[in-house]
Formats: sequence, structure tokens, C-alpha cells
Amino acid sequence: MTRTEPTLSELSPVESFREFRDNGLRLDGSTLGLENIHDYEPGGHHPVEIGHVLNGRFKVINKLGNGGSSNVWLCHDIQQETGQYFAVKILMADNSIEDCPELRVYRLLDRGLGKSEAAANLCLPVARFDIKGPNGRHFAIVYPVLGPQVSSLRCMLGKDDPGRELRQVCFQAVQAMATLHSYGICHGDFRPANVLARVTGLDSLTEDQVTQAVGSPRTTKVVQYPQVNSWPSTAPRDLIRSIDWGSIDAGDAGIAFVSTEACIAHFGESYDYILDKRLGIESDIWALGCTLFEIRMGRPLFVIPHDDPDEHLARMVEILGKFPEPWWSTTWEVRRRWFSDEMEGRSRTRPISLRFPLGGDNKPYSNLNDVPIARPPIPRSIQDALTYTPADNTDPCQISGHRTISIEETALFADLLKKMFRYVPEQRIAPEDILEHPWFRL
Ligand SMILES: Nc1ncnc2c1ncn2[C@@H]1O[C@H](COP(=O)(O)OP(=O)(O)OP(=O)(O)O)[C@@H](O)[C@H]1O
Repeated sequence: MTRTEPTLSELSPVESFREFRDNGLRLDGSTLGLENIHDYEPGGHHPVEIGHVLNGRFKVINKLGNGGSSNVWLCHDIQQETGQYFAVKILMADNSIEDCPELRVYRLLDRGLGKSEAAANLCLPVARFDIKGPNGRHFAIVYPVLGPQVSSLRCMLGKDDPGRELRQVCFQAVQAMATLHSYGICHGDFRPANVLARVTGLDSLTEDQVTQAVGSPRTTKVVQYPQVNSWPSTAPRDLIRSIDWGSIDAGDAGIAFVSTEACIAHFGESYDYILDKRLGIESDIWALGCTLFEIRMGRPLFVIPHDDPDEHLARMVEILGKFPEPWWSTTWEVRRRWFSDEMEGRSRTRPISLRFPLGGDNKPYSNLNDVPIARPPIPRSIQDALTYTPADNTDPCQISGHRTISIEETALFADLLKKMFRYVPEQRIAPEDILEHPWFRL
């Protein structure tokens, strides 16, 4: 039996978060990790197919990623003899406006940051052009090629514990932040997803060799429902899945191209702190602390099951201790959902419940006997957080047999993190002092 057209029940439902209309297109497969097919409409994405040459110069050979407002393509520069590879980020047409967040990165170049040696760890644009297509005019920005988040390197490096390499990656992340701050720029969105490992060594390879290293483009067919005679020029015939760096094994050829060089991306939230004094740069330090923890440990410090800000605060108090006044007694009133005012030891308040999530009615367990006992204790200090095994045992590094860090390193790393996680923003350690910390000299 030949299949011409899938039935509606075989087609994946497509969620639409934007205002674009249902354009009658569906995916013949899972939508997971792909851009929304409804975004291929005037104002939305530019339709790109593998092999397309952008601006007469950048030949698309694979896809690197997609975000809320763009797709990022792995391209071969066919105009230069050296044939370098670049990431070309194409913004949706509606987002391609002069004051869009993506272009804020150019303020870093205006400040002369591109010429600074320390900019080696910042992902800065190397060229820019416009594309006119069926869906409008799109900004296309050319960047160096980056790979996986550095927080996943711990598992990818394939060593028992690649501590030295990971501390070096952390050092580069701090250095990048120190550089930004020294130029009066606050990153504003520092998190593991924006610290990627640089990909090196592709430039001498043919397209076939690159494909061998990172895998062939993985396509999902786009189908029309109901089928009409002509294919709309606004949409591609296939959507492409991004290169999955995580699935490249430590022994595979592709892994050799993923360096342990950290590169900070995404300056869309960055701003000039000279105008508003120091406000915000201390938030960068807090975010940097969370990022260092995740790079070194391969898992987040604060795991918040319900994405609830108060649960987040509760988890912080459990690990870092009580907030200073008046935050504790007055500002954060709902703390009573989690903590009694009884003191436990010298400075710790007693948690009503050590268990997340709360009981069925969203209240703490009033009787400790109600708390399921099979869960290991939740960390009560940074040291605990560094040494404990996640309750659900889903830490991929633990599963693949990585060891926890040494007692000596735990003490030094905890000391550094405590200085970064001071509640009073002005008391947080500055990036240049972080770089001097003995944890980096282990
Ligand atoms: N230079 C690059 N090299 C390799 N991959 C990249 C590069 N820049 C971005 N990516 C990948 O593309 C994905 C989308 O990029 P990005 O988050 O910058 O898009 P965005 O549309 O600006 O996102 P959002 O609007 O949701 O914040 C990233 O998660 C990353 O995986």
C-alpha cells in the first residue's frame, strides 16, 4: 500500500504561541525541539533548506539551534578560499527591527571590546546581512560556531572526573564576565544555556567531513492538510532538527571539535551599568555562581520542581540560610509555608518540611510521619549540595560513573560560592577577586 497523505490522527498537534494563523501545515513526526511550523508565515521565519546559499556566500549544511525568534544554521563560507564554517542566525521578519535585543551585541563592538584579547570568550558577530524572502526582510547575523552548553561537558569529556578542564572552563566564564563589567556592560542573562563550548578545527574540513563529524541533517517532513495543489513559498518542505552534541560519544570523531573553551553568547538582555551605577552587576555574580556550580557538577544547584518563585526562595534558604532583615520577617511573608521561626543550631531556622514538593493540598506536612521516608535528605549547605546524590538518581554523570569531587575541592569551591551567594548584593565578591581564588589553582 502506498501512502500519499497521513491522516489527521497521525499528524502531530502543533502548538501556536504566536499570533500566526493556522497555515494548514503539519509535521509528519514529532514537533519536539523544532520551531513552530505556523511561524512560517509573513512576519515569521525565513524558509531555509539544506544546500541554500545565503547572501551568495553562506551555504547551509546543517542546523545549530532554534530560539523564540530565530533559527541558527551551520554554514560553509564558499566565497573564501579557506572555506570557513560559521553560525548564521536568521531572525524572524517581525523581530528584525533596529532596536531588537539581538543587535545590542553591537554595543560591545562599539566599545572596542572586539579588539580586546579578553573578548576571546565572548561570542561576537563577524558579519551581518539582510535577507529578503517570502516572509519579509530578515536580519542575518554571522557568528563563530559554538557547540553544547559547557555544563554538559562534564559528561561529554568521558574522563572519570575532568575537574581540571572544568575549573579552566569556569575560569574563562569568570574572565568573560570580568571583561564585560570592566567595559561597563552587565550581561543580565548569565546562565548555563548561554555559556557554550567553542567548536574548533572544522575550517580545514570538506562539507562531507563535517557531516561525518556532526551527523547528517535530521529532517521532519512538512505536510499540508488539506492538501492543495501548490506548495506555499512561505514554508520549507522539511524542518531540520538541531545538531545533537549530547548524542556524540566521547569516542566519536565529532567530539574532537568540541573544545573546552567557554564562549558567552546572548547579549540581548545586556545593558550599560554606568547609567544605573552598580545595580544589576551583583545579580550577574549570583547568576555566575549558579553557572559555575552547574558547569562543575553537571547539574543545577537549585532544583525547583514547580517553577514557583517562592519555592525557589525556600530552596535558597535551605541551602544558604535565613535572609537578612527585613526580608525574613516582613518582606517574605509566605516563608511560613516552609519554615517555622524556631531556631535550629546557631543561625538556621527550622524548616517545617524538608520535602519538596509540598503535601497534596500545597501545605507543608504537619506531621513528620506523613513525609515519605524513601527520599534522601535535601542539602542544607553548599557543601551538602556539592556532595549529595540527586534523589531521583537522574544525574547523567552519576549514572555514567563519575565520582563526586574531593574533600579538598569541596571545601575550596564551597568557600568561593559562599562569597558569590551573599544575600546583600554589595557584599558579593567581584569577578577580578574570583579569578584569584585558590579553587582555580587546584
Ligand atoms: N553561535 C552559535 N553557534 C552554535 N549554536 C548557536 C549559536 N548561537 C545560538 N546557537 C544555538 O541556537 C539556539 C537558539 O539561539 P538563541 O537562544 O540565541 O536564539 P533566540 O531566538 O535569540 O532565543 P530567544 O529569543 O528564545 O532568547 C541556542 O540555544 C543555541 O543552541
